[in-house]
Amino acid sequence: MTQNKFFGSLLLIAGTTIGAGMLALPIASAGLGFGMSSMIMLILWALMAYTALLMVEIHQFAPSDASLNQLARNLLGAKGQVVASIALMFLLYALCAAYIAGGGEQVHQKLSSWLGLALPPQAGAIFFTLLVGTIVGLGTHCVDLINRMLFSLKIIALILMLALLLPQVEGTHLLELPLEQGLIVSAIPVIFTSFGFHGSIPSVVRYLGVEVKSLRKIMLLGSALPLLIYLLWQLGSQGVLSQSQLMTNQSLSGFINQLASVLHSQYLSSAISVFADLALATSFLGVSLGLFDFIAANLRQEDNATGRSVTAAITFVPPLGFALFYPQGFITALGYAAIALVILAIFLPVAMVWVQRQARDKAKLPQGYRVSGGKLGLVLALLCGLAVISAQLLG
Ligand SMILES: N[C@@H](Cc1ccccc1)C(=O)O
Repeated sequence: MTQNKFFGSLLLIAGTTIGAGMLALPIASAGLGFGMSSMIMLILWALMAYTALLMVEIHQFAPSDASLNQLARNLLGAKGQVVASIALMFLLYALCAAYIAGGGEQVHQKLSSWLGLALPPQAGAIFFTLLVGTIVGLGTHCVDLINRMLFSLKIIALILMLALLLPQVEGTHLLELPLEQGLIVSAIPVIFTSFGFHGSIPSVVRYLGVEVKSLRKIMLLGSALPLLIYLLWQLGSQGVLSQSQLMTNQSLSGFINQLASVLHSQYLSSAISVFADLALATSFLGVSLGLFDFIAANLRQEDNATGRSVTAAITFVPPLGFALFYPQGFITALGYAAIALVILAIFLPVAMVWVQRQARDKAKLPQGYRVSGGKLGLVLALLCGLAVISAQLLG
């Protein structure tokens, strides 16, 4: 394996993780204070890194091109495969709904100010969906090309934004304590979703081959890099705005405008806005392409103009419908995505590892790589997953 492939896989994991969910972090954790929100982020990162390692443990005994569906079928049977498919579809739909709502807000604001017209908020969502829908409809090659370009720009905007934001941090804001305990519960699902990337693990295994040692390193480093960037982003945004200022916003554009208004730099405000647009665009392109391919494969649509149009309609109309009814549904949809993500990234890996370990022990086959923590670790992960789902349903 070359250094290059290792680095590419690392970027693939970190790049999937760092998406539009990052924008939601300061809004969702408003009122918690920097200390408390950092603690929750650390715990949820550890949970996600642990289950990513479980996936490596599962992949080590499968062909390198195994998909999540195939693994679930082999270890859990047809029922496991159905659960995996439904959870994946729900996750992708919920994420698309969030990205259209968030992107719609941003596009609406820009269109209104450029044209000098008072457009309805729904216009932004429709415009954003048509744009991305056309690119995805044209094919993977087109998405790949545009995504690569936007992704590089996103990294530049991210570095610029953090470099300009961090010197403006005021220590006093960072020491604020949680305003209300109840806020912790509602923050958990959105923070959890922002650490999600598990759909990309099979692609990395296919790319690298079953190289357990490198895969372990990639899972740990690839998820730790987003943790570091999220901590810096929270440090910047929570160190510039007070908890009560943050609490007044539940919408993405409201938060970005407020951040811009207290900062004394036009460059910084532009960097934040450009980063937000790019994060929304790259996340939406990646996730909607995944959903498009999933639907095309499952409905056996033909790969011609009619087939692709039908697939595009099934992909984009439901999440657009959500965004039209809830133009400010960015945070809400990310919270619901957490439910499906718990199933995909916690319940399924735990169940598959459980079955695989028992079967190998019974047949006296070599253990291979086993994630430390034993049964206790698996049970703890399961309980954390239940806690995230309960937080979303009760919060
Ligand atoms: N972490 C991604 C969301 C995501 C979850 C699960 C899988 C893929 C992507 C974001 O912040 O936008």
